[in-house]
Amino acid sequence: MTALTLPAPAKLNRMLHITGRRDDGYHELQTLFQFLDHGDTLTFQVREDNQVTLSPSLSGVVDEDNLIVRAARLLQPYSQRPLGADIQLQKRLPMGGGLGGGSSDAATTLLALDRLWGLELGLERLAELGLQLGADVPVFVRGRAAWAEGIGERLTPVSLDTPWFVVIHPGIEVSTPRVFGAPQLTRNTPPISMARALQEGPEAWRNDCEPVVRQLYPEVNDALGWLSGLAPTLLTGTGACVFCRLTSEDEASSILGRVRSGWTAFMAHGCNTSPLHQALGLF
Ligand SMILES: C[C@](O)(CO)[C@H](O)COP(=O)(O)OP(=O)(O)OC[C@H]1O[C@@H](n2ccc(N)nc2=O)[C@H](O)[C@@H]1O
Ligand SMILES: Nc1ncnc2c1ncn2[C@@H]1O[C@H](COP(=O)(O)OP(=O)(O)OP(=O)(O)O)[C@@H](O)[C@H]1O
Repeated sequence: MTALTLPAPAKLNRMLHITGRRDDGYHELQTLFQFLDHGDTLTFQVREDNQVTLSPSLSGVVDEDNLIVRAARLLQPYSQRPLGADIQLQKRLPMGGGLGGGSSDAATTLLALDRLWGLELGLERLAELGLQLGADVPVFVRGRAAWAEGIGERLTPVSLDTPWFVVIHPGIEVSTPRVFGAPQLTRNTPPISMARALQEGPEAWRNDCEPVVRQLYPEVNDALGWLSGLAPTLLTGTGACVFCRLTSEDEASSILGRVRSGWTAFMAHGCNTSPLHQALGLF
């Protein structure tokens, strides 16, 4: 096998609590991750030299800083021979959207090149390596909806309700470091057990980043206000995307049809197994 085309799905944070701050400035979280059947698509062709090319490049991101190229570079030392890849990216997920697009692209690259280069490092090792690229990379490598603790890398697989979602991107990019750096951010939510979070269920779930993001980004505040008038709505990650949960596909399409011009939106189904792992036949 010398070529592969694979999905890089979005994630949602179905709830997110911030329970502390570590000495290195990273925040301790408790969050529930779930995948969506919507995301980017990547195509990989093996090269017999050590070049890694990406097309098209992302505007505002130098290729060598792109998480896709960084993921490929991270794996190269594990191959006995010089190997590279030509990688095509079909970007659908908004950047700085809280949907984990960059992290998901990185995870797809790790799994694809592990297979194409015959490395057989295994999901555990790949998740460990991926953590160097971002806090959200391990869950995309593991491929199971999960309860996450630590900075998001301590994962316990869970099975969540799988409703339809409408996701709105209010047209701006939220800076994750700006949100985590805000003095007024809640950082002291008492930790709860996974069992309690699951028992409380979607009606009780909230995102501790939401009040700060509403203050700093009025566009996100507007999108939350509009969508929550129609269905139960939350922020994902540090935003900018907001999502609502619906019981039927018809309800989702009806809301999608009413989304304000200037915002982009899509509907998708929640998945407890990543579409990437389904495509690779891993579970
Ligand atoms: C908030 C979440 O979206 C939840 O899924 C993620 O944990 C964010 O993950 P990410 O975008 O992959 O974030 P990273 O690239 O690792 O970190 C970006 C910046 O956000 C802050 N950051 C991130 C994650 C975390 N647990 N604590 C933090 O304080 C740090 O300032 C870090 O420099
Ligand atoms: N392949 C990539 N796709 C998207 N962004 C990338 C990529 N590589 C590097 N980046 C950089 O990462 C930043 C965050 O992008 P990303 O789409 O992952 O944000 P996000 O959805 O908010 O992630 P999270 O939910 O993990 O906070 C971008 O602004 C961009 O500078």
